[in-house]
Amino acid sequence: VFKHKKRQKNQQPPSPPSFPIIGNLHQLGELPHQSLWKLSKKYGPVMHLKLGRVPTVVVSSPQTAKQALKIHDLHCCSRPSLAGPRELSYKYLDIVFSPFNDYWKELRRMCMQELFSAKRVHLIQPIKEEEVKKLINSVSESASQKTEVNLSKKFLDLTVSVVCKAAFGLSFHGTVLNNDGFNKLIREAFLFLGSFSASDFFPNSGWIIDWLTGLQGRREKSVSDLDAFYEQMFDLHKQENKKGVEDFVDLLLRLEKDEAVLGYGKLTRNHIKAILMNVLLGAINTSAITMTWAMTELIRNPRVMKKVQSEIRNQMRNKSVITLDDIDHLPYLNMVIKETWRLHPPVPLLVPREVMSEFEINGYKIQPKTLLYVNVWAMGRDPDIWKDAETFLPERFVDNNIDFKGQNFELLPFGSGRRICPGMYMGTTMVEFGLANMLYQFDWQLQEGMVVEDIDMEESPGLNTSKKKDLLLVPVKYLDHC
Ligand code: HEM
Repeated sequence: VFKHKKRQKNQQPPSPPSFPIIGNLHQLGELPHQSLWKLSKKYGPVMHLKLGRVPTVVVSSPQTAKQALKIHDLHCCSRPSLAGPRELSYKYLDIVFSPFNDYWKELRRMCMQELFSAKRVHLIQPIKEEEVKKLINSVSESASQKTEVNLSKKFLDLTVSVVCKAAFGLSFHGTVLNNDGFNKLIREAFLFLGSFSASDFFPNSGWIIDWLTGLQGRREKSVSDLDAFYEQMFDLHKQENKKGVEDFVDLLLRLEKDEAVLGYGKLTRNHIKAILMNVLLGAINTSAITMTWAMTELIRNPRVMKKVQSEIRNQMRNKSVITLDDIDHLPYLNMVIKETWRLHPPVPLLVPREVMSEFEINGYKIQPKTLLYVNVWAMGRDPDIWKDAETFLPERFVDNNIDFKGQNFELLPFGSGRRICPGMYMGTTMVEFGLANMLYQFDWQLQEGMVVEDIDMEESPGLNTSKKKDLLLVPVKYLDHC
């Protein structure tokens, strides 16, 4: 028995059968988190795969996620070198894709202090209020005409406007780029962050495939378009005699003048561009996706919709403006958001990590240079963890302290450990504020002739799990009939 145990300890985790050269790449499918979930049911919560030439481990249970992200965090908190991120981050000058090193520690510390702090979230609250007011006005128009609203698009426009005003001090209506041009720029960049590039999995020869398929050319264009955009933003900041709240570009340009800001080096324009990329790509989609899935689940569950609206309306007592303070008194809304993140975590496999030194999970040895994915999407749907796992039931959070802040490993929408999302507070307040206003101001109905069963729940492929088909709902103004 001892001999058997010892042999097991030295084993690598179980693996699905693979092909020569491509390994298990063919098993990822269009939605890798879903394919990997199915494989984990057969091969267990620690699986070993070969993605091309790259050894990969996928963990899919709270207990194995805790071992990776908490107990052995220091062994596996680096990032792999991937082609799309490398170019978009000016060779890893950003926070998301930088390997674990002193530079990353300094940059993250500086950004936590200056960019992602609670103080900054409060400073940008007036921007959120102004943009939400515009959203309410535009939805009110549709309500008076009894026409449907594309909520997927409205939520995206809202987060784009808030993030752009906070980051650049302007929205794009009538300026360098219109909203559509800007959205296209972001969409392309996202595609390259999420796309599987041959050079990532076949380090010696993959670049030829990327070049032949045109991926390399498109990636270069996306990088140079974004670069030109940042340059335009810097020029605008030089020209304008701006008043009001300091935006992120003002702040970073101010820090650029401070020799000692990074401890051992000066912040350059490329550093600033890489940080802006993180803000744009980290903040916009994640919050919009959450609000869209929350409204989708609420329209499918009228009891929950009614209950959360009553909570908000009782708290507001006909006051017109929801404040951040009101949000703190909406526990059921908070549960609705947790339940949305359980079923629809916006980053389903977290951002991939790279193992730096050998460690063990469940007695299996994980080797340096292994790519590590944590399937938080699978954990949210595991019937061994959640009763009636497929049912949207915010009440499951009433009698427990499960939160999403990285300490409860069954619910990890923001990850955990050293790499946990630093924009958690900013993202959460955006989602709470946007949803609370839409639920306070309007009742919501399906389009004429539609029933709940007609609502499409498919996800679209990519780094984020957005809803594939846009959510179209008909608003009815609430305050008109009270
Ligand atoms: C609903 C909103 C959001 C969600 C669900 C989300 C989710 C995540 C996840 C899952 C990670 C990877 C964690 C890991 O590797 O373990 C991450 C990292 C990151 N996020 Fe967010 N995020 C959100 C909002 C934001 C916002 C608003 C910002 C910035 C303004 C932001 C900036 C970042 C950055 C810089 C990282 C990289 C951290 C590092 O590698 O050290 N995120 N986020």
